[in-house]
Amino acid sequence: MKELAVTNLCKTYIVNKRQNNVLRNVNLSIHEGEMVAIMGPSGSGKTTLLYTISGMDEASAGSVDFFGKELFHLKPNEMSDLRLKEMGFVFQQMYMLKNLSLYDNIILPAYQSPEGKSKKGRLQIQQRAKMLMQKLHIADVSDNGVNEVSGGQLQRACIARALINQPKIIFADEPTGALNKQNSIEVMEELANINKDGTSILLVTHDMKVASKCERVLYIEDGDIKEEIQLGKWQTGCDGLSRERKLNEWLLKLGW
Ligand SMILES: Nc1ncnc2c1ncn2[C@@H]1O[C@H](COP(=O)(O)OP(=O)(O)OP(=O)(O)O)[C@@H](O)[C@H]1O
Repeated sequence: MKELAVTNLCKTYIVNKRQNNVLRNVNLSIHEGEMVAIMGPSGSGKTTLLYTISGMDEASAGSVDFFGKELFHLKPNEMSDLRLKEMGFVFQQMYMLKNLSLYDNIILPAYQSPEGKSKKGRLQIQQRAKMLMQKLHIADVSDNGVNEVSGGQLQRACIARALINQPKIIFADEPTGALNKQNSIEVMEELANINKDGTSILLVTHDMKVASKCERVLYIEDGDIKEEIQLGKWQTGCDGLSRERKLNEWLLKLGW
């Protein structure tokens, strides 16, 4: 089975001639179809890890085998191609274009891919966008502008946009960080559904409720993965409270 395998990943920032070793020989793997959360104290390197694994930020050392491709050996155009087609991104600061409708924001990444160059391809993209908007319950606001929808609707549009090119994996940084409790629950349910359909998900969160929906949780501290816990696949109707309790006990032991 293919996987995303990270080996001895290091990231060092140098600010004012001072070296900050933010990631120190991180090793981890995400299997195809897995949904994994990264938790850890503030400043432990969670976001840096997500950015470095996804090639958005340059690593100082180490390697990332992206489902069979050595990420850091790719040429810049191969890297941007791979990121466009095989990775989806959901961030807390939702990078949506304010002068476009939700629908146009969603189809934009696909129109930039080779599929978007032909009329037939564009039709397929439009169909996929409509299907995704229906699935994520935002079809009725598809023509609204980014400022004319709720935070939850906007975040679901971000998820639709991340999915438009049918990526292998979604990287999500605090996907529910800006949402209220109800919207947060809904967005997590959507992510769990997407994962059920086969897309791998790697997300960073401070929220135990969010992490408890994941199959596995990694704990990062001082730039290294210290521990991990297996919670098993989330299923509708499974005992959410007992998963949360298990996660809570584990985090308390780790001094979180
Ligand atoms: N672009 C940058 N330049 C210099 N230092 C940086 C940069 N980005 C992050 N850092 C430093 O790297 C360390 C890890 O930051 P990172 O954002 O990865 O942590 P985090 O675990 O995601 O934190 P939080 O939970 O607070 O979001 C911090 O000490 C931060 O100051």
